[in-house]
Amino acid sequence: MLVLDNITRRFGDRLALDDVSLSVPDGRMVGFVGANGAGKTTTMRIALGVLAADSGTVTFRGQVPDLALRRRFGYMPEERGLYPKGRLLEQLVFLARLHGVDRGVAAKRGQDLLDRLGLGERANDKLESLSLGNQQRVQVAASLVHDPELLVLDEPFSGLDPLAVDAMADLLREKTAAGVGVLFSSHQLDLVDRLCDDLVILHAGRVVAAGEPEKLRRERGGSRYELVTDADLDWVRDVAGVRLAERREHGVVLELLDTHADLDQKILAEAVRRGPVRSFAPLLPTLSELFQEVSR
Ligand SMILES: Nc1ncnc2c1ncn2[C@@H]1O[C@H](COP(=O)(O)OP(=O)(O)OP(=O)(O)O)[C@@H](O)[C@H]1O
Repeated sequence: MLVLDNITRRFGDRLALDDVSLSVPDGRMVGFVGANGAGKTTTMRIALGVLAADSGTVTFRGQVPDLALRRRFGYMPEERGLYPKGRLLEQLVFLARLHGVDRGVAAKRGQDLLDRLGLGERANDKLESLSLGNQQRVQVAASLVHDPELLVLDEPFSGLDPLAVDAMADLLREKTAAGVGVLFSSHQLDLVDRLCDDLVILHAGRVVAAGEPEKLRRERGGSRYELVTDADLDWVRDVAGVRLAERREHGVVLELLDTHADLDQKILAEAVRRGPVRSFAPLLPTLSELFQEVSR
């Protein structure tokens, strides 16, 4: 597990990270979201030891990472790292060799990764001759070629088409299944929602929500219910402690201002008394709604 504890970092007067704590357990995919400038890249750089924190600690499996340990991490930096004029496979082999991988193994792994990402036939082409999305695939391959035990990926999905997203997601899922922890940042909230096991939301340098997305939704969304019925619903306006948030074609969205005392059960009973109820369930916020709520 990678653990960041109480990390603080300033750039001049600007407090970029304010007491950030988060963890990336082995085998878990952790989505890292936050508005532009929230501090995601800074956090990732500190996690990788590319940038120093002003205070706080980083540990991986209980150890403060030294150079040898960091070589077992895979990092896809925001500024990307490959040479535009370098050939795909050569660069992958070079990077794997830097991490101490034997040449034969490096060549095989590099070719396998390119094959997986649909670029096997372009192994000897220069990076700059590829489309931006394909270059992005190679950048991800570069972070994987030394078979790392932890992956930190700064926006690995940006600019990828849906098929490439799926190929990349499958690859990362294989890694987590093999016990690798993955921390990835993204602005594509639907994608994060689909892929991550855990979520960390950063806002202005602070962690404002963290945990399993479903759990975070439940914690924050307990007071809205959707009631679907063909029966008349005018009566809901008169129920104390309830606000009519929205009328829908076959029902209403209600906000329970008073969440104790079985108010939901009382509403359900009354609705059933007036006609058949097709559904009555808490309405959980989408990740996008959750994000907006905690990022104010
Ligand atoms: N080297 C630096 N010098 C000065 N300020 C910096 C530096 N790096 C980051 N910052 C500032 O720290 C804050 C956090 O930036 P960071 O790049 O970590 O955000 P981010 O969440 O990755 O944003 P984005 O989604 O736009 O990539 C910003 O206000 C940024 O301007």
